[in-house]
Amino acid sequence: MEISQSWSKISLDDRSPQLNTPHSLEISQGERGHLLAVEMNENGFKGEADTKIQVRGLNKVSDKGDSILNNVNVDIPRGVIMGIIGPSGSGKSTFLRALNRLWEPPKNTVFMDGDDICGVDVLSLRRKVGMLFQLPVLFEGTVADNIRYGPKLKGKKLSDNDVYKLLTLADLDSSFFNKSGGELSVGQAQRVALARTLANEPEVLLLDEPTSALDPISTQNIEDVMVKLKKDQKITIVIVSHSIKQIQRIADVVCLLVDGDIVEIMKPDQLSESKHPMALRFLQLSS
Ligand SMILES: Nc1ncnc2c1ncn2[C@@H]1O[C@H](COP(=O)(O)OP(=O)(O)OP(=O)(O)O)[C@@H](O)[C@H]1O
Repeated sequence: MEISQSWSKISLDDRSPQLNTPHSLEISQGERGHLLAVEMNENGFKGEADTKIQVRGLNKVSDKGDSILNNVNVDIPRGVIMGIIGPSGSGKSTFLRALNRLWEPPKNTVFMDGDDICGVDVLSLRRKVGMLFQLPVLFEGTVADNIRYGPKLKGKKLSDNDVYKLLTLADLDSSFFNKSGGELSVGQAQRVALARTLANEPEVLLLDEPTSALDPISTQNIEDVMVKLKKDQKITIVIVSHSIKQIQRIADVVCLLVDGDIVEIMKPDQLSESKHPMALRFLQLSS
């Protein structure tokens, strides 16, 4: 396997160990036209980031024949937060949902750790690739029942201590253990939904506007948890957000989707340098 170094090739064996922890990300066009996130360490050494999810030639056409996703090619690096932004209707949710087969992508278009996700049992895929939506939906029963749900399906009973640990991971204290969904604010319910997802020990989290229904403090809680999960658990996170500011606060790399096309992938602090006219218009309208 080869990675690029200043666009010449070096072998993976030459990789500095520090490269496993990206210090910064750069974006480049790969040989087959796909966009690559490239790591750079403090010595300026470049290499293609370790990829968690590869998307190759992903198309989606509506029942009426309209193109929703148009030959999407992107590498999602392992252990980073990738933000997906774009105008309403540009295909962000559709893209996100393909990654855990909430719709069935064509074979050989979405790969996780190099394997076609269509060849993986769909329930085990969804355990590895958890998803949170704009509005959390909790099951009947207590918060603890909700958190225990996923492992129970696999025949594993989480101890009280396991549940407390998951509550802590989602920034909830132990007083929530026996509460029912109806007693929670939307922000608290979103964190319970997160704890329930984390109980499945996911490797990837897909977040579809997870804070758009939340107040600023709940939003900050969720953002803090995301950054902590990336740092401590090395979880790869893909977040769709309408908030450019949110993406700039938490994402390592941002992907701009316009009319089903990925038109830019860049570091969030480079967004204002985008050359794409639609991108600039979108950015102006969003700020
Ligand atoms: N199952 C479907 N059948 C037909 N059209 C669909 C389907 N799912 C999505 N679409 C259409 O595809 C386009 C992209 O939708 P999608 O929800 O992915 O966009 P989005 O960028 O997430 O939008 P928003 O920011 O408003 O949530 C829209 O025009 C939508 O109407």
